[in-house]
Amino acid sequence: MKRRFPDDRSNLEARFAAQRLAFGPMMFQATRVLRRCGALAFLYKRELDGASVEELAEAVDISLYAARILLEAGLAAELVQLEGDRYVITRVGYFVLRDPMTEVNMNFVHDVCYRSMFHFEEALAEGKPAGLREHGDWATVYEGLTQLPTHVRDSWLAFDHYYSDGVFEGVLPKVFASEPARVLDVGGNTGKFALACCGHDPKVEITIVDLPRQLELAKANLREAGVASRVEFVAANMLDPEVALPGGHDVIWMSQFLDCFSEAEIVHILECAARVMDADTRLYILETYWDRQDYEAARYAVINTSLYFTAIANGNSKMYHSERMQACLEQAGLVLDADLGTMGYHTLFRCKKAQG
Ligand SMILES: C[S@@+](CC[C@H](N)C(=O)[O-])C[C@H]1O[C@@H](n2cnc3c(N)ncnc32)[C@H](O)[C@@H]1O
Repeated sequence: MKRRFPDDRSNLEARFAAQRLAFGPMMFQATRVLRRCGALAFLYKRELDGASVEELAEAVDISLYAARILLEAGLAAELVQLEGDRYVITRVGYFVLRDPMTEVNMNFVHDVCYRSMFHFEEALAEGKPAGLREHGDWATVYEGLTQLPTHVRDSWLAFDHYYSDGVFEGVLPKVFASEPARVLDVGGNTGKFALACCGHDPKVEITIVDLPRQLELAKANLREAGVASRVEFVAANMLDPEVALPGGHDVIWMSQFLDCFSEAEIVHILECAARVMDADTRLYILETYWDRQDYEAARYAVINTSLYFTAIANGNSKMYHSERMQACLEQAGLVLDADLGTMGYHTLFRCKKAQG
């Protein structure tokens, strides 16, 4: 009997798709170098006229051999097309050259993930970020963030911020609709959200909770912005079984934070939040759920981010399906008060304490 599959590709198409995966890391490096050496930028300038191998080699100052290797790899990767003897940049090539999401993702994959992914299988088997040893001797990437070489940290931060930067502006009116006097930002990172809150509301006071080293970075940034007097800094490891969050806040904010943890750890952190919440406190959770993406490219990026969590970040966390987060909320004695919808890559949940 003929074997049946849910997709409707032909065998030829499926075999080609499989080869793209088999050679994926090689194509990645060739693509990166094509961008980095200026070849894509040069071809973009030439528009439909394109360039011969010789012209490109001269323009970006590489050998003829290197130009041939790169351009032929570009053909295979569909970054360029061959028109007669001239190579012309394609729309995909243009996106590799100019699309900010692609740039952020490529730099992150190269600087943070590439070598570490060699240890992916071990990480899955052990539930530990086995690939992190390529960067340093830490239990999780968060402990090492401030010690990463500058270019690696820059790529990490650019990746982290790319997916959250634009969204703060859109969520602030929703979070501030109830006019909170005090906001607790758990996992406040470099203090970006705290800074946005201070700009949005001239009176609001913020408390940032994060790991001690990370907090130093936030402190420096907020001092520089002149708002440090409105911000309290609390160093805490949220994985410590005895940890307690500071009380007295109207709003608790967790943005791209819970995806740093396993489901059991998420429940523990949410229970900590529940302990300092009363009936009026609202917990806002901003996350990139893989089931809540509008575009295939976004879903692809979000799912790939999970692999980074496995191999490098901490070995046990991921980008979740939104229903898994709701299950964690319920286990922690919280309920979804309002699903405030999806903005870009992010979904905003407003949560409250369960009654009774
Ligand atoms: C992915 S960043 C999110 C930053 C920020 N909230 C945003 O939306 O861009 C995760 C933050 O959680 C912090 N973090 C990770 N593990 C932690 C832990 N065990 N206790 C406290 N903070 C932790 C990290 O230091 C980092 O600042």
